[in-house]
Amino acid sequence: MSLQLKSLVRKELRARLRAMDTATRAAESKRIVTQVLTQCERYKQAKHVAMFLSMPSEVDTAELLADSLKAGKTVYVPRYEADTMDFLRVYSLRDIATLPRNEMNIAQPEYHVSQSVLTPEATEVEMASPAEAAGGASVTTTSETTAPTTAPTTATTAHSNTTTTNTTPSIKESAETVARENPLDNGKLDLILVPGLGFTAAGDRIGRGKGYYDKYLTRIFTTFAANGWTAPATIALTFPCQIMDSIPTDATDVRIGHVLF
Ligand SMILES: Nc1nc2c(c(=O)[nH]1)N(C=O)[C@@H](CNc1ccc(C(=O)N[C@@H](CCC(=O)O)C(=O)O)cc1)CN2
Ligand SMILES: Nc1ncnc2c1ncn2[C@@H]1O[C@H](COP(=O)(O)OP(=O)(O)OP(=O)(O)O)[C@@H](O)[C@H]1O
Repeated sequence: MSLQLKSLVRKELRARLRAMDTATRAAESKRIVTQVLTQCERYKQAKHVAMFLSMPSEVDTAELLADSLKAGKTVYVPRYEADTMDFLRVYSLRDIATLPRNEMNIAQPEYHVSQSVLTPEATEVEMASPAEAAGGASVTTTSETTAPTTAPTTATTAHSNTTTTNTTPSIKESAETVARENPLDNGKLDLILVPGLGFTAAGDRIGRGKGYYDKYLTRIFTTFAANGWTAPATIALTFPCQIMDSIPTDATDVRIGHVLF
């Protein structure tokens, strides 16, 4: 029942997104991102932020990626495959710009990364826009991030690379690689910026129908609670046309803390 209703709602929301012209999308994106940068205390105070590499139909996160890295925040971006999603640390705009793309042209980090990505030179040179890496519009950026002070030398837990079954990451653990940090292992996550197809102002959310975010948020909250770590805040970034009066939800849908539009 709810399944059919959800697919109708997704169809309507996709149509609304398609109806937005490029200029409006860019202007709205800019307005929403400026709100985050200037008015959102949770963002400003966050030291460890998970965010998505935006697709063209989403609020463009390029400037947020650049701002966070420049400010020295730890930034994680999603990697999904089969039925699971993880967030893995990215170390610089260059790192982001050189991420491999999956079959849907979405840039995604591997669980392991070449040591060279963490060297000071690799994090300081002038870099391509993260929006280009994500397939979205380009934004001009200047300087970036710092290398992690304590990069792990091995994959430390089961979260790091054993949760999926179908794809073998092409970069594997070796003397030349390190595991990208994973907040499920280190408990360092203050804020998750969440994409979606539609939201209510109260935080109900509908996504693209794979349950990736619902499952990930559930995993995060469960794991953080079990370890006594403080749960991250969740903020959705969305265009006004994606806001609905109500959204069909079920027991596994996770409500988002704040919806910014
Ligand atoms: N920017 C961004 N990154 C993100 C998400 C997102 O919503 N936004 N995701 C949020 O979840 C994950 C990817 N979500 C996906 C959700 C659905 C399908 C999907 O429907 N795949 C179809 C093929 C559809 C097509 O070709 O158009 C399939 O597998 O059958 C793929 C990815 C992780 N990364
Ligand atoms: N926490 C969970 N544990 C197990 N299965 C889940 C969980 N959350 C969602 N699912 C399953 O995933 C599928 C898709 O869920 P739903 O339609 O809510 O996705 P969505 O919110 O649109 O997608 P997404 O979160 O990827 O953006 C459903 O079959 C749902 O039962």
